[in-house]
Order: sequence, then C-alpha cells, then structure tokens
Amino acid sequence: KEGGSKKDLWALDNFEIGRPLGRGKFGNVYLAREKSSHVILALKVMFKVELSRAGISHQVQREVEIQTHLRHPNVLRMYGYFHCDKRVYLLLEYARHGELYKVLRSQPNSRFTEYHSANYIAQLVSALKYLHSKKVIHRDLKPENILIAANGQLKIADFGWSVWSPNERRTTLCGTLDYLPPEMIEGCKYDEKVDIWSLGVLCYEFVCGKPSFEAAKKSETFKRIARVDIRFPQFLTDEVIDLICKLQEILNLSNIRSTERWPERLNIIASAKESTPVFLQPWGSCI
Ligand SMILES: Cc1nn(C)cc1-c1nc2c(-c3cnn(Cc4ccccc4)c3)c(Cl)cnc2[nH]1
Repeated sequence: KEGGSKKDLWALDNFEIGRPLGRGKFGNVYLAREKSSHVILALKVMFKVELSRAGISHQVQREVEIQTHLRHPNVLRMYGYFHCDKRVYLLLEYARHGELYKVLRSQPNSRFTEYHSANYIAQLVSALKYLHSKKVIHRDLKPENILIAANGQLKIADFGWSVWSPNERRTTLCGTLDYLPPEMIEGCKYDEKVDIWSLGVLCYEFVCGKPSFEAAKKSETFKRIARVDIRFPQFLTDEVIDLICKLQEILNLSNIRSTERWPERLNIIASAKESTPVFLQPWGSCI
C-alpha cells in the first residue's frame, strides 16, 4: 500500500488464507487472496522468535529491503510486508507451477534436454544481469530457490541470503554447499561472480540430473569444489560442456570427456598453452 499513514498498513485481516504451498525452517508459505482486489499471492509467514534464535532477523530485513525494490520478469516480486507481535508476513508473487526442483526431479533421469535447459539458463542470465546491475548478489542460487510462473517463466526467489556487492560472508553457511564457489566455502572476499559459478552448477544439474560436485559427504563436496573436480558424461554436447566450463572459469580444457560414462578423472587436465598439460591446482588459499 502506498502512503505512510497507519491506515495504509497491511494486516492479516486483509487476506483470505488458502492451502499451504511450502514449509520452511522458519515458517510456511500459504496461498492467499487479498480481499478487496482479489489478487492471488503467496504469503510467507515467519516466527520472530525462530528468526531471533537463529540470529537471522537481519537477513529477513535485508531480504525485504532488497526484494521489494526489484522489478524483473525472472525475479519473484515482493509486494510488501507486515508484522505483528509474534510473526513477520511477506507478500510475494504467486508462481503457479511451483518449485523448479520438483519439475526437474519429475523429468526422465531427473534432467532437462539441452534445448529446454538453454531456455531456462537464458532466463536466469537475464535475471542475474539485472540483479548485478543493481549490485545485488543472490548467493543462494539453486533449484529449490527458483519457481515457475503460469507462463513457464522462471522466477528467482528467496533473497534471504542476498547481499549488496562486493561482500564477505559474516553468517555461517548452512544447507547444501553444492552450488557455492571455492571463494565462498573458503570464507574469502567475493563479488557477484559467485552467482555465475552457481549458474554453472545449475546448468550442469539441468543437463546431467545432479549438481557438478555432488558427493556422499559434505567434506567430499568441499574438496571437489575446492579442486574444481568436475566430470562430464559422454552424452553431453561440446557446446554445453564449453558453456559450463566458462561459467565455472575452467579454461582451455582438452579431452576432458572420457570414452566411458562418468569418467573417474580425479582432476581435469587443463590444456594450457605449454606442450605438457597442466593439472588444475587445488584451490589456493585466498589470503
Ligand atoms: C508449491 C507450489 N505448488 N504449486 C502448484 C505452486 C506452488 C508455489 N509455491 C510457491 C512459493 C513457495 C512455496 N514454498 N516455497 C519455499 C519456502 C517455503 C517456506 C519458507 C520459505 C520458502 C516457496 C512462493 Cl514463495 C510463491 N509461489 C509459489 N507457488
């Protein structure tokens, strides 16, 4: 609501609440309808005490500050927010087809065709170009944070981890490391390029059915990311391998695809200019 007087503030009574759309660690998301306009939206409800206990109240404030000012077809709108003594309510655009990861997992072999993937990656590139032009780094780009709207458009959501660029992480990482670049998992200074790395992991997952550095244990994922230990299956085209390598800054590779499926190469041989191949060095410390 525009204007600043008390009467212009949203309240729960302005909405009819529908079915739950999703359940998260700090609250749930419900389908809702604004009573006077009948606009359909997603209402994210979080408990203040939970946010405070987890020390992330500042993250929610930053999420609101950032997302309410963003306007792009591939970025989920946040129309506004309100709160009461116990809860914070975020008024979000409703994405009719839900979460991308569920659509991805429902595909044969949990992967999209390269054609389908190209369309999605192009939309994410458009969104990231916009976000980075506003000096916003998302920092948590993964299939779980991407929604699909009625017209098939992707919508980047959940800006709870977003920050203004450049930045240094001050909050402990939690959840999957799969999509994070070496500089973030090693606690170094970083800039918006972290989102480009995550886009490379997403692109890999779209066409392969699992993220680039997936491993049974987090410690193994950490090592694979730090060493940029990526392996490409035989069924990928050279074009998509080239795109993923460029997104993950893997330069001058040659013969990285084995004749067997899922080659067990422990490292990628960079075909540097020198006559003998140079192994990618394990990620050096950032100091
Ligand atoms: C699920 C689902 N199925 N279908 C058919 C549509 C949807 C849908 N979900 C959304 C959602 C939505 C729901 N959950 N989540 C993840 C979540 C849950 C709890 C806390 C934080 C984040 C997002 C939104 Cl925001 C916005 N629009 C949504 N649309």
